[in-house]
Amino acid sequence: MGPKRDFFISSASGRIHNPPNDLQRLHISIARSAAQQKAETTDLQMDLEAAYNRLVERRPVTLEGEAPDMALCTDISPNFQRRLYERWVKAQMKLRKLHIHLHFGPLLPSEEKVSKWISDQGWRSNTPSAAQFITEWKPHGSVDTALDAKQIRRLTRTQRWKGLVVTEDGGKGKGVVATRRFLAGEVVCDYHGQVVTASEGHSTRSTVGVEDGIHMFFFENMNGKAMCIDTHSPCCKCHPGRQTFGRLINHSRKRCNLRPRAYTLQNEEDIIIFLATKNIKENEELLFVYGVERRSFVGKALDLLWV
Ligand SMILES: C[S@@+](CC[C@H](N)C(=O)[O-])C[C@H]1O[C@@H](n2cnc3c(N)ncnc32)[C@H](O)[C@@H]1O
Repeated sequence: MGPKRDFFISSASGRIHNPPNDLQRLHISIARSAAQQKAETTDLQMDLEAAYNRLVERRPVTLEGEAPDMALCTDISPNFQRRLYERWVKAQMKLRKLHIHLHFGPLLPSEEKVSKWISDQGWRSNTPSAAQFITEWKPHGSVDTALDAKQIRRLTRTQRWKGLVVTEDGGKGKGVVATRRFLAGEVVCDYHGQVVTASEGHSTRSTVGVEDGIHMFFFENMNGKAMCIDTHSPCCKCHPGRQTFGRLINHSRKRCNLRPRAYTLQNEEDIIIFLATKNIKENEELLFVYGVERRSFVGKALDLLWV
């Protein structure tokens, strides 16, 4: 009689198969040990999670709190003491970076300002690096939060937008160029001028020449009303002697890097804010699509022959 052969039945089909060979056995045992390992890792993670929860109950993660010492971490879990400490420190670092972000608002601050502000906080350890904060900086929160921010409101009043310069070239007249990098989503500047109704805007436009370019921004505000920002005068009444940036931004469909966004402030004032649609490098010209096809903007009704 030959050697007795094992067989097993596939539970799915009920068909009889040959017993597994050595290679198949090896696969089965690897699969089992992987499953076992996964279960052990999950248990471990649950233990770590529970231990961390106990730690933050005893030492909540706060901006000013001292990091837990090893004695406290060991008391909570001798197995995870280092991981508990590292996790706590990382959570506080995240909180501190968020705090810096909220303090400086929706515009990229300078490294010097961040560095000074950080040192004023008096944090003795686990201190964020200003250089790293600037490198990692990204616009934070929703566009509406950014547009509502005090800093943006102040800049729409003062017109002291940073990181921009007015240039002049023969073909398009004046334009605006970035003197620092802007990140996608960042507020770059506004289109500042006298806010009038669209019909007032059209009647003013019919009285001014177009030789120096058209400086009117027609749009629909958040209440659905047709409005216009009239910037036909090079300087506005509230900033005599100062060229504001928005009215000098040129058009490009292919190279556009900004999009205008109409926003109505709580005091019912309408503003147009330009947001970066991509990362903008230093020395890059700021451009947006004037929107010849869009009823919301100036182009359709006006003959922009150069578009
Ligand atoms: C809102 S202004 C922009 C600033 C203008 N370049 C200036 O010097 O005052 C719009 C005018 O700029 C000019 N312009 C803007 N984009 C242009 C482009 N891509 N090519 C040619 N002219 C352009 C047109 O004369 C247009 O009417």
